[in-house]
Order: sequence, then C-alpha cells, then structure tokens
Amino acid sequence: MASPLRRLNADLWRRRWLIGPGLLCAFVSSLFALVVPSVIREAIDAIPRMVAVQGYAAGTAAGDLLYGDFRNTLVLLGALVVALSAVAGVFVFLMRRLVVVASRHIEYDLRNRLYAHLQRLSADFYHHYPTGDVMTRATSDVEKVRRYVGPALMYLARAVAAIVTALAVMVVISPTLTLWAVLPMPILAVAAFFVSRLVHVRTDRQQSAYSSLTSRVQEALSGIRVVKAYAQEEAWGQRIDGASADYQDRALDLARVDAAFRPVLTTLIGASTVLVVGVGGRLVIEGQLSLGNIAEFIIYVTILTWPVASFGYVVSMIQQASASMSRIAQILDTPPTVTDALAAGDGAAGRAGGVEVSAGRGAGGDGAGGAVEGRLAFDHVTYRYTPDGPPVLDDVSFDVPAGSSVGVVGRTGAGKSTLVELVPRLMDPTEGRVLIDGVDAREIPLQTLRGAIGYVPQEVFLFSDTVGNNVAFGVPDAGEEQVREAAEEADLLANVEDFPRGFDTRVGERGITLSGGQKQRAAIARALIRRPPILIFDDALSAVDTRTEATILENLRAQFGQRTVVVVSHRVSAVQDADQIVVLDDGRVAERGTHAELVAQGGAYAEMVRKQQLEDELKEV
Ligand SMILES: Nc1ncnc2c1ncn2[C@@H]1O[C@H](COP(=O)(O)OP(=O)(O)OP(=O)(O)O)[C@@H](O)[C@H]1O
Repeated sequence: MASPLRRLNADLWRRRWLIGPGLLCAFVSSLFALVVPSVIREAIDAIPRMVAVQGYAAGTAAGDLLYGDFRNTLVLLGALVVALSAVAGVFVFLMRRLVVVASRHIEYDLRNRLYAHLQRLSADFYHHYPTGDVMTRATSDVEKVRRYVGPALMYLARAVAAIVTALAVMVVISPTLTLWAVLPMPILAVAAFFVSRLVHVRTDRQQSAYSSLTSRVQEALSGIRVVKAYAQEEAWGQRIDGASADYQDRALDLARVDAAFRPVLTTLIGASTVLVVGVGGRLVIEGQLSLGNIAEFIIYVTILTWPVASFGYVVSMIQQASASMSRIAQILDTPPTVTDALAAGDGAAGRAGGVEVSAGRGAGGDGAGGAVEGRLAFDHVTYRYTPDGPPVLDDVSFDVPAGSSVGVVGRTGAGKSTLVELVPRLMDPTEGRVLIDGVDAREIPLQTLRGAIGYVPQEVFLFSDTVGNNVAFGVPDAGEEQVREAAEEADLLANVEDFPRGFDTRVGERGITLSGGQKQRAAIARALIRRPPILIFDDALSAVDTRTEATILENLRAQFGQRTVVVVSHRVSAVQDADQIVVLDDGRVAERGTHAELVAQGGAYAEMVRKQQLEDELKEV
C-alpha cells in the first residue's frame, strides 16, 4: 500500500464492524455465484442422457417415467440456478450496503477533519494556497480517497474471492483447459490498468475544464453589470464559448477511451471462449471432459473477466487515491502558525505574564469587556509576507493607552492593514511583539484575545443570512435589543427599518443587495455588539459619506474612555480627532502626534490635510 494511504488505517479500523462483514459478504456472494456453472454443467450433461432414453424407450411406460424424471430434474436445476444467483445478489447487496456506508463515514470524517484543520490554519496559509486549490482538495480529492476505502477495497475483495475460488474449481476439473482459458487474462488485467489510467487522466482534465467553465460563467454572471456597462457581452460570450468547447473536447476525449475499452474486453472474452471451445472440444473427443464442462468453463471465463479487469482498475484507483491523500495530507500536516502554544491557559480565561485577562465578550453590555483594559503597543514589529520578501512593516513601535484612540494613515500599500491584522493575531509579527495590556499577544489565549477585539476588515464580508444574524455573528445569543442598539450606534438602524422585513431581511445571493455603505455599517454593528475593549476599523468608513462618518465617530466618541479605538483611514476627517495619529510610510512610522502637532510639523500628514482641504474647497465651488 502506498504510504499516504496508511493514514487511513485508523479510520478503516474504526469502521471494522462494517468493512469486515462487508468483505465477508463479498466472499460468500462469490461462492454462491460459483456454484451456478456446475449446476448448468449438470443440466447440460443431462440432455444427451435424456435424448438417449427417448431413443431407446420412447412410448414405453418406463420411458415416459424416466422422461418425466429428467424434466423435473431440469426444472429443479433451473430453479436452483435462479435461487443461487438471487442469494449471491443478496450478499452483493449486503456487501455494498456495508462497505459503501463505511466509505461514506470515512469520507465524512476525513472532510470534517480537513475543514476543522482549515479553520485552525492561520491567515498566512491562505496567502499561499489559492481558494480554488483548497476547495478541490476538500471535494474531489476527498472523493478519490473515498473510492479507495469503498469501491477499490470492495472490488479487490470480490476479485480475490472470485479468482481464487473459480480457479480452484477449474483446476480440479481440468488443469489443461484452465491454463488455456486464463491465457488471455493477464493481457486483460494490463489493458484494464492502462485504460483506467487513461480514463482517470481524462476524467481529471474533464473535471478541471468543467470547473473553469463554471467559474467563468459564475464570474460573468456576478460581473454582469460591468460586462453590460462596458458592452463586453460579445467578448465574454466568446470566452464562455471557448471554455465550453474545451469542456466538450475533454468530454469527447474521455468518451473515446471509454468506448475503446468495451471492445477490448469483449475481444479478450471471445479469445478465451474460442480457446475453451477449441481445446475443450478436443478433450471431450478424447473422453476426458463432458460437453457440460465446456459450458461450465465458458461461464467461469465470463465470471473471471470482471474481477481480472478490476485488478487493473483498482490499482489505478489506488494510485489516484494515494496522490489525492498526499495532497490532503499536505494541508493536514501544515501546522497553524498562530496557536495558543505560548498562552498560559487554553480556556476563556488564563493568567498570562502576571496579568489576568479574560474573555471580553461582554454581550451583556458591561462595556469593559472583562479584565482586558485595552492598552495596545507595537514593540519593534517587523512583518514579511514571505521569508525572503521585503518587510511590509519595518521596526514599528508605538503605544496606545487603554481607552484612547489612534488614527493610522499612509499611502496605499504602506502596511496599515497588515499592522492592524497583527492585533487579533490573524498572523504573528516576523520580529518584535504586539502587546495587549503589556502582555505579548501570543501569551494570551486566542479565545480571550479575539473576544476582546472588534475588528472591521477593509473588505466587508456578509454571510447569506438575515441582517440581524449578520450583526449578531460574534454573539449568537444576542437579543433583539442588543442587535438594535449596535445597529443604531453604527447608524444602520434607519436603513434596516426601511427594509421589507427589518432585521429579518436576507442579504446576499438570495436576498437584497446592500449598498457599500450599508454593508460597512452592518460590519461595524457586528463589531460593536461584542462590546469589545479594543475596536479596529480598517478603512471601515470609506464607503459612507462624511456626514454618516461623523455620526458613527460621534457615537464611538461617546464611548471613548471605555474603549481603545484604532481607525485606519485615507480621510483626515476620520482621524483628526483621534488622541494620536500614526503616519505609516513604506512600513515605517514616519510621523506620530496629534492632528495639531502633525499639521504644525508640516510633514506628510500636513500635506495630506492641505490636499484634502483643497479638494473639499473645489467640491464646494
Ligand atoms: N498576501 C500577501 N503577500 C504578499 N504581499 C502582500 C500580501 N498582502 C499584502 N501584501 C503587500 O503588503 C503591502 C502592504 O499591504 P497593506 O494591505 O497592509 O497596505 P495598506 O496600507 O493597508 O494599503 P491600502 O491603503 O491600499 O489598503 C502591500 O505592498 C501589499 O502588496
């Protein structure tokens, strides 16, 4: 067995009570199926005897009696064939029920394990693995592994059982005829192996052509407004056409290989039959075998064909499953870089570095978020996205006292988002430390740390759910009043009341589309409802007008003193009232101070203020 598949041994063992009896059923069904040819031999061999009796004793009472006996025997033998086949069928049914069910359980467990691990993995993993790639591993790779624990094992068990038992019976009857009958079989196994390899390669290609076709169509439909506005229907039509033609080519390619396999199979069965009849015929003439034996052998050859072919099929299936399993293992073996390893405790509370910190959910609205006060400090923080890449943050140090506010500004790409993502530990600094209440964030249990932070990312993500559930996302048991309160603080309440079903209005694909500003405010409400001691807005006010921005900031200011607020923005208006402003330039702290201090300093911030004033004045003209 290829090594990556060894990891499944524990799963197979856990499901032994399904797999074991399932494989036993495979064996039993083969035994029953194998009795059928000998019954048919009996029946065929009875025919010449019957003909002879007819010849000698036709018309006599004894002849009629014998004839009646023969007929009854034949009917009985026929009934026996039907009964044996039915019993073999029942065992095949049981085998499938047991083994396929086990394989579905193992698939379910593996997919859950993978998803649980994906949730544990840190943001840096997702920087390196494209979503489509991870999706393929979680879907079609898991399915290929399932085929190993299900169909492959099943086919293998049936094949071994059928081949061993059929060969044993055949050899007992006639070793010579057996040798001739199985002569084409190795060619069949090898052909099946190569054909199924070709089939698998083509199936993969067809699958990837299909996923690129569906993602193209999905993109075209989600971007339909842009396509129409730029009159690009024709060009997009051609692109879809291209992807569609590619898919068709791949599908036909697969169908051709598939179609070629059947004739190969039939030819090889034909060759075996001819050999059986030819060699067997001579043995019958020599008196070593009966005619019934030839019929019996022909059935054995047919019985053996599929198991022998399935050997090749199974080998290629196992190869595929092994490749898939190693792709899955790559993810499972990637350790999360952000862990609780350094934290003193794992639970919702723990002692860290002498400072007691506890979960800051405060869903009840205590406002202080437990024992986390919210002092935030960056201590010589450097961050690189790749080990040999340039530092996106370079030796950043500054302090934010608990309950104060800080505005972070800087050109695009200056590192602002990266800086704030380090606070909830979406990733850890390459060098230096982020401190919360004077404690290295890595020493605080993740649950506690993240429970104390309300983070509104730059790209708002709303789930296809109701507005209310999107707001209550981080506090699933929040009451209606809490949801309303948070929405009001985020200046979203008036909008929601205008929606057809208020907070029960669905958003996203199957609901209404929120405006950019409404989405941002829903995300802000989602952060506020947690009543966290630390609030982080990463350019979270960019899609709202300055009046709404002022209202939200006003609401927040009413709570300054209780909450540490970090506001990343391109707009002076969003940061000018902050207790301090940090200007980032190319990953470094270029300036730091209050609005008045920085304006007086006459540096980059003063220049930004001047430009925005000029823009505002121009707008007014
Ligand atoms: N996953 C990543 N891999 C490599 N580089 C990245 C990655 N994400 C961001 N960067 C780079 O890091 C730098 C800082 O990005 P960041 O998003 O922190 O800037 P920003 O100041 O928030 O910009 P903006 O104001 O446009 O949002 C940019 O040059 C960006 O291209």
